[in-house]
Amino acid sequence: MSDEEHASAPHWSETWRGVEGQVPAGPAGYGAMIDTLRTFLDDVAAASPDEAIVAALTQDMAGWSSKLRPLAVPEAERIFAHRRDLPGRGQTMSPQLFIDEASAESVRGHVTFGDYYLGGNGAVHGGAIPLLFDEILGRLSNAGTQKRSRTAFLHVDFRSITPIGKRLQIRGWFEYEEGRKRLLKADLRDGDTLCAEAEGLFVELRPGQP
Ligand SMILES: CCCCCCCCCC(=O)SCCNC(=O)CCNC(=O)[C@H](O)C(C)(C)COP(=O)(O)OP(=O)(O)OC[C@H]1O[C@@H](n2cnc3c(N)ncnc32)[C@H](O)[C@@H]1OP(=O)(O)O
Repeated sequence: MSDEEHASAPHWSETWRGVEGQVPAGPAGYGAMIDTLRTFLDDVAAASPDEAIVAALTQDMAGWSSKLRPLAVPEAERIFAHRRDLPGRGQTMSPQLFIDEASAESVRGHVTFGDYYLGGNGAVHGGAIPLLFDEILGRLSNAGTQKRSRTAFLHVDFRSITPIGKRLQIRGWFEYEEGRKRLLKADLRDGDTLCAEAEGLFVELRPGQP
């Protein structure tokens, strides 16, 4: 970034918390609803319900879908995944990421994968971990700059199993920038144990690129 671009760019913290007026406020309680949905998904994954519970739950869920479907809005007006002021951005696709410290160059946070993310034998599913890395590095790549980037590649090394239900530490940082290319790295640890690490190339979008 040039000095001029630096000067006009929003402060990095706004990338994590959201710029006032750019984050959809949404109705009161939206974050609590998403937290409840996360807990619900963990409970669904962990439970072995009987036939009556399955039937009742199916009916209840179908009822809520019927209420929500007529309320669908275009992407730009959606609240889901747009609440950057909330840990987890008000979405349930990737685990809830809590940011403990962040700058324009690096970020540190913590995360707990619930039962919903179980792969097998107490380990997180191998597809959920790149999702988390893409989330943290994608946001860091765009921190402090108005020029959006997209992931060109994301290489993940699984070094040891990532446990379900434990608070884990995650870090991300810039390695270098070269023209439109930004190379970033991240790691995920359970205390002293390295669970996984990632290297991602993010390419700054040209005007008109989706
Ligand atoms: C509040 C919101 C928070 C969101 C958080 C989550 C963030 C999630 C971010 C994402 O996941 S984005 C979704 C997943 N990614 C995509 O869908 C991207 C799909 N691919 C593309 O759109 C284009 O391929 C891309 C913009 C990445 C690059 O295409 P371009 O045509 O703009 O780039 P170009 O081909 O000109 O390459 C530019 C440079 O990058 C290099 N490059 C591009 N792709 C590469 C690759 N895959 N591997 C290595 N190098 C690559 C390329 O060689 C070249 O290097 P040099 O300048 O040195 O010649």
